[in-house]
Amino acid sequence: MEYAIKVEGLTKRFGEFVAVNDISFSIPKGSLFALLGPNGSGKTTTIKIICGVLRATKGYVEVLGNDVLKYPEQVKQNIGYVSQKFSLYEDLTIEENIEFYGAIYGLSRDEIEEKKAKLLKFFGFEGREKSLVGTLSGGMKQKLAFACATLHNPQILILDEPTAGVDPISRKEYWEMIRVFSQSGVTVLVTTHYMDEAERCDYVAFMFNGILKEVDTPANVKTKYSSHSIEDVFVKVFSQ
Ligand SMILES: Nc1ncnc2c1ncn2[C@@H]1O[C@H](COP(=O)(O)OP(=O)(O)OP(=O)(O)O)[C@@H](O)[C@H]1O
Repeated sequence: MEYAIKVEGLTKRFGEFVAVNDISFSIPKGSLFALLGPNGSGKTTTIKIICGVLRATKGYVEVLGNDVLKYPEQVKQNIGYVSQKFSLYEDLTIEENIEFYGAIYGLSRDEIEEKKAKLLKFFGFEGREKSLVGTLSGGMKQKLAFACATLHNPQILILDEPTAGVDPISRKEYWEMIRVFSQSGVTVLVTTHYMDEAERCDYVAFMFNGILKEVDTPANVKTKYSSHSIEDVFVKVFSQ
């Protein structure tokens, strides 16, 4: 099996505190992988190290065959990362935000125009191009952040709690978009506290206090914990 992301013996300490404690897992190319766990379990820290924006204390991370420590720029070019604090410019319009991020990713004027037209259509922003981002709903902002993170055609998408605080309809639409990217061969790593979302993924990983407790397909973890839902597995894993 080919892997998009390999994490081996990853540890991250902040002073004496161990946020990520010797974790290992691999994400097959083209799969949809959910990283689950209570607040503070180390998910965002792990993601930041994979994206090359935070340095590990110990361990090895490989993204599409590149060691993150040695080749951070190649890694960043291949990842679309929507962090919990993805910065959209509230006093710019939807299309100005897309143009801004297109320029940041080094796209030419023509490439930006072509990509912008596609993204506005795909993410349902047609007719709203000139709306100021500050006037958008939370769900629309999340979609725009998603759109901006795909401008450079990354092979990997990393979405950190993309649907937190978003209404059920926008959440459903957001997941339909994730599906489209996933089905086109993009590898997706997502964190979420919504267990129905985890249920849709190819793999689920459970993290607690910096330790990786389980990684498997939803079907296999449900069998292992004699559960009918990932929500039930979650409760069992974290009450052990
Ligand atoms: N820069 C930092 N300095 C010190 N401690 C940190 C730092 N960043 C994260 N931590 C701590 O590391 C732990 C893991 O945090 P992290 O953000 O990775 O958790 P998480 O699983 O993503 O949580 P959430 O679901 O709330 O986003 C937390 O206890 C957090 O306070």
